[in-house]
Amino acid sequence: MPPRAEQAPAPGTRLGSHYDQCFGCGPQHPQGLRLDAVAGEGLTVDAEFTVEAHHQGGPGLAHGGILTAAMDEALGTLNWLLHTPAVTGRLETDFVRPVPVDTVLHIRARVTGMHGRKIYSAAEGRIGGPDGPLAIRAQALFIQVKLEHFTTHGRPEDIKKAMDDRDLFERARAFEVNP
Ligand SMILES: CCCCCCCC(=O)SCCNC(=O)CCNC(=O)[C@H](O)C(C)(C)COP(=O)(O)OP(=O)(O)OC[C@H]1O[C@@H](n2cnc3c(N)ncnc32)[C@H](O)[C@@H]1OP(=O)(O)O
Repeated sequence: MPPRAEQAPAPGTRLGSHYDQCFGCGPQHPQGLRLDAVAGEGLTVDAEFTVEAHHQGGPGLAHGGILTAAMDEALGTLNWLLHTPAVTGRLETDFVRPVPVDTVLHIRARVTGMHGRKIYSAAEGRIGGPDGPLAIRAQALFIQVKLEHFTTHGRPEDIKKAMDDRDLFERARAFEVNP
């Protein structure tokens, strides 16, 4: 197990959005998930995602891919506890029970191990409360990358816009760990 980074936000700290256009957590994204995550004890994060009508797959039910995206985002916030940029290399999900529209999915994510650049993590999503019935389980492998991963591969105008926006640095966690 890796240590909790010295610079990691203290337990109870609301992590906020790292990028306002992020589909997972960005407040400016019109159809995004607006995931709200809070640093937990050790290498854990608690997050909430409210399923809205535009997240439907079947009538009145969350789309499985949307739920997977919420798990991906929650697992990604663990990067702040390790204080290292990392991207999803592999993500496996088990859908245990359907999640209706208007439901809050309570996600608890944790780091389970590290080997070289590989960060292993897992998460559970529950409905009806943080200790409610299990709806989705996920296991992930994140791979540590350098910040150049983003600046090399991202669409240039978006990278430039993000890097030129000093305000983004101040109000968001952009480039503190992951852009
Ligand atoms: C809060 C922050 C927001 C985060 C939330 C959202 C997170 C995301 O969705 S990120 C976006 C989706 N992910 C991506 O776009 C990543 C795309 N993939 C890549 O860029 C590359 O494949 C990348 C960086 C993951 C790995 O490439 P590279 O740096 O060349 O690593 P590479 O040397 O091949 O592999 C490193 C190790 O990881 C292992 N590995 C890499 N990919 C995988 C995989 N898919 N499955 C299993 N093992 C893998 C390799 O076997 C190797 O292991 P070892 O060190 O034991 O030999």
